[in-house]
Amino acid sequence: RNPNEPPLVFHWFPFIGSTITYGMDPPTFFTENREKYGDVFTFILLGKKTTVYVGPNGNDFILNGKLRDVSAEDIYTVLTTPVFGKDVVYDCPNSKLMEQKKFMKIALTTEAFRSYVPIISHEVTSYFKTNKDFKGKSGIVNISAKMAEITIFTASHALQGSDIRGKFDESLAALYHDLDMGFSPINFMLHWAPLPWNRRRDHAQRTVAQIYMNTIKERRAQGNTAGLDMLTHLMNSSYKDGTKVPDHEVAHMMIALLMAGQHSSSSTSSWIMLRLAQNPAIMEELYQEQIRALGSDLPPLKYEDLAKLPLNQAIVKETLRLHAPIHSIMRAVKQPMPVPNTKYVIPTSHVLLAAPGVSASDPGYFPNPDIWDPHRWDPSSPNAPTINRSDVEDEKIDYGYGLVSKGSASPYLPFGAGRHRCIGEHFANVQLQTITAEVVRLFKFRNPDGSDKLIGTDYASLFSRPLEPANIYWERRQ
Ligand code: HEM
Ligand SMILES: N#Cc1ccc(COc2ccc(/C=C/c3ccc(C(F)(F)[C@](O)(Cn4cnnn4)c4ccc(F)cc4F)nc3)cc2)cc1
Repeated sequence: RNPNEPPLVFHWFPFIGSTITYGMDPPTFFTENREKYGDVFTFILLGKKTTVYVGPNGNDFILNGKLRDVSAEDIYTVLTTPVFGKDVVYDCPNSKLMEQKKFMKIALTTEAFRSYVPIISHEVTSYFKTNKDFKGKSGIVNISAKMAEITIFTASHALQGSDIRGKFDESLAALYHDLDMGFSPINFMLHWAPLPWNRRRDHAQRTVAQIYMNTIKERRAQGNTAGLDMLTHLMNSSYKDGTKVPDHEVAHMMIALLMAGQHSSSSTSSWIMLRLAQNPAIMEELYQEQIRALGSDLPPLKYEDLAKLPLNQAIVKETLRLHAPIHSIMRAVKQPMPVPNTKYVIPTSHVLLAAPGVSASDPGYFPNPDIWDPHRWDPSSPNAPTINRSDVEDEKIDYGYGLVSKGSASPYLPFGAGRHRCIGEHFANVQLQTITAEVVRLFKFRNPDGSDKLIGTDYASLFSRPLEPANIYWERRQ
């Protein structure tokens, strides 16, 4: 064994290596191998040497890696470019991605969120009034399928604009599904394969991009009177070298944002609903919290109300702690990388894998880590996270789209850290908190068998999500 490389996880077959044990349950795979080999170890993922480095030091090493050392686009582009389209996100130099993130972030303002809350509320309440699976006083429903619809309606209407939302009722929904089929980890490896779903993906990408470009032309013809949505902002943005963002890049960024928001939010909102069904008492507390904070007549939700509902906010935070949709963050190694305080030098033949979720379940930081306890985020809670690693204050750096935390002080990074950190965190929180608050007003949930069981996780897709069908019993509040 090469003493300058991390220990290699034992495996029986070349190429397959540890792919199956990792792919079936990544968090267990990380925790078990961390006990055997420590924070840094290498495993074979479909023939590729993949070096995992967990814990805050690992998150720092990988997520704050220098541009000359690590590359996200080298790994992700085969997966994302056929789905999003060319010249955006991972199909361009990182400096261009940083500008694109600046454009996206500028549109995600508090003022925009103020207008989004009533839009999201209305989409949720009208969904539950009209959807065929919510007729009558009570019933059982596969909540994942429902949350996927609610998130696409809320995100497309708020983030993308009401004209795009309107298109989701007819053409876009089916096209979105074909686009989505291309968004699978199999395509990490088989992106080149003329698989049937890859042809449908390519047709859908071209068609959806065209729908966005037609919408851009319509809006220009109307003299750009549209609201505060992302499309308007991107259409009127220019790169720092003075060139206007071409229409096809605007369309492709919109697809990227749609895919990002949809998968992460539909997975997280499904987990929220399943956790509320598992913990009906918490759902009652949320209802009482709203009555106490907003009055028993429960007036229409406003953006400012969200800050008055700390338990409602903690629901999203605690759900993301145990159910982060992105369990593995990957980077290509561009030049040999010495691992500080070890004799390891990671060669360019390896792929780096950061798993921030490992420290989010570490009893050293979160007492009783496997218990879903939103109250642990109350300042006085006995289960409060011992995060205040005051030895490392929360350093921030600006990569061209505003100050972001290096995250080296935090064991809780569901939105990543450093150069590639998420720019959708605040939108996601507004969307998820508003959906949760509205659902709490309408229903009481519990497990169909009244137990406190929780369904397992499906790690086979790109974003971890509940196994299906994930049924819950719902009952309308009178
Ligand atoms: C619960 C919701 C979400 C979670 C947990 C989440 C998580 C993440 C994570 C972990 C990353 C870092 C990826 C990496 O380092 O390779 C990321 C990046 C990103 N996310 Fe999100 N995200 C969420 C919602 C959103 C939404 C709603 C949007 C858009 C409106 C969005 C857009 C992006 C973008 C543009 C990046 C930057 C990628 C890069 O710089 O390479 N995300 N997100
Ligand atoms: N046998 C077997 C077998 C083997 C292995 C496995 C499982 O192995 C793995 C390994 C790695 C991964 C990585 C997830 C991953 C990475 C990048 C992206 C992304 F780029 F797409 C995203 O970050 C997504 N995003 C950001 N914010 N919200 N969404 C994004 C960025 C910007 C953007 F504009 C739009 C975006 F949407 N998405 C997901 C998932 C599964 C299963 C089975």
